[in-house]
Amino acid sequence: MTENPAHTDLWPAPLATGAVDATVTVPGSKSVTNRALVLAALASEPGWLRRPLRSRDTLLMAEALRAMGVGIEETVSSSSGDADGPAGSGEAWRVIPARLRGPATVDVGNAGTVMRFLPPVASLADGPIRFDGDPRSYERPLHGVIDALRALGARIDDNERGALPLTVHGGGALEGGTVEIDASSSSQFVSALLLSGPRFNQGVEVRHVGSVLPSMPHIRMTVDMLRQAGAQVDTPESGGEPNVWRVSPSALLGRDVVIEPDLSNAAPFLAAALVTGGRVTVPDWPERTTQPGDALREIFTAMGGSCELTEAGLTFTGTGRIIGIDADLHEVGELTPVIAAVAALADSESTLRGIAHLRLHETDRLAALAKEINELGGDVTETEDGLHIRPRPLHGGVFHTYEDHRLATAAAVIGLAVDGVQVENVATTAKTLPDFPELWTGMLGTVAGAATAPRV
Ligand SMILES: O=C(O)C1=C[C@@H](OP(=O)(O)O)[C@@H](O)[C@H](O)C1
Ligand SMILES: C=C(OP(=O)(O)O)C(=O)O
Repeated sequence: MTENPAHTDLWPAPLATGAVDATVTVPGSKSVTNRALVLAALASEPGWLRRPLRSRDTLLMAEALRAMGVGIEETVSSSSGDADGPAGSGEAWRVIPARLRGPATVDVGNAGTVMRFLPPVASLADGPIRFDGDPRSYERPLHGVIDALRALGARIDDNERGALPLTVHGGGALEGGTVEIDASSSSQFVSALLLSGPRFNQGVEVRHVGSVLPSMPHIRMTVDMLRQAGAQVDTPESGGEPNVWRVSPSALLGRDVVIEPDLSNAAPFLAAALVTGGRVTVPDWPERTTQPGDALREIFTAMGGSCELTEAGLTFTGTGRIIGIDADLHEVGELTPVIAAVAALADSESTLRGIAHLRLHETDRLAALAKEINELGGDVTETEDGLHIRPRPLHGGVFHTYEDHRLATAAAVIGLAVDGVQVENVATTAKTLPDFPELWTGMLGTVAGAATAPRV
């Protein structure tokens, strides 16, 4: 099982000495890749993922599906394609569904998508599937998925915490039906049940009964991708009851899916344009998307930049001025760390609301952001459901990242403007963006007179 080593590696965050002017090709979306893998594994015929994200979270998902019997072949196709291959060039994964079986062991790492999306898949397997992961995965909420699966007919051995590690004793099929859940701690509970829903005997009707529901765009992403795979899904938006989703039992199609760039991982690069008063273009930015990262266009525009979507992609331009914001981020919580970093460099205060559930992400993101920005001289306080950020002149120092990829990219953004920021364990970005340091220095290579903060 994955260890939690003590991380002492320090990465000197490069200081920008001028305005960035760069084009950054951002790798595929974690959320789209992992949904596409699950749907392809549950389909009744082989399918393709093109330009999948290759990162810790997606490799864990692929490995887990393989352990349950699914074939996943990694290929690099030529631009013309071939008889058995997908059209177009680049990396592609061929997914060959098979009868799901145990015994098998799944390492979820600290991937919310793996720990939540796969127990419903395991309930369809023949035999026991054991789930384990990083120490932090034991603390992340999973009860919504476990309780719901039990109510739908699954047999699960867990522990008194209702969390990992656990074993799903798959019986080869699941009855399914109607279930109530409280998904206020994670939208992934809803997505998890919907994704496997077509394969339950009666399909599934998920009724969210909690107070709030975070990350709605991610639920829309689940619904969209299910429909594209041939499933029938009724939603509140399609005339159904509020907070109720229904998936009818059906076969799923094997598809040829092109994975969009990860727009949440575009955040630090767009932030670089804002912070340095420069310009960054992200190619292949989709015209229409369910990804929450699309909201960056509006959020960063409100913070002082402007953007334009053209054939070349999304070009974001900063003016050199950064304005604080008062924003409810409950729909787009995963953008918070980079937005908080930009807010710490602004010329006015910011309040970020609606994100209490971030305390249960890769780390307690509200506590970590407040502590680390304050240790550089900042003035950030935690509120009941977010952060209040008063910009102060910051100084260099070590920015701890708590094995959280988004803490590391947030630190790099601050390091653009503050000399001597050292990012602990920048390699933690491998969760969703293994090439981050290279992409970052590549982007800065186009800054006139780019400097690197000295190693202390
Ligand atoms: O379904 C998904 O792919 C995700 C949903 C969100 O989870 P929460 O609703 O738990 O915040 C998001 O933060 C996470 O990064 C990815
Ligand atoms: C919350 C996140 O990840 P996970 O999929 O592990 O929940 C994230 O990527 O910001």
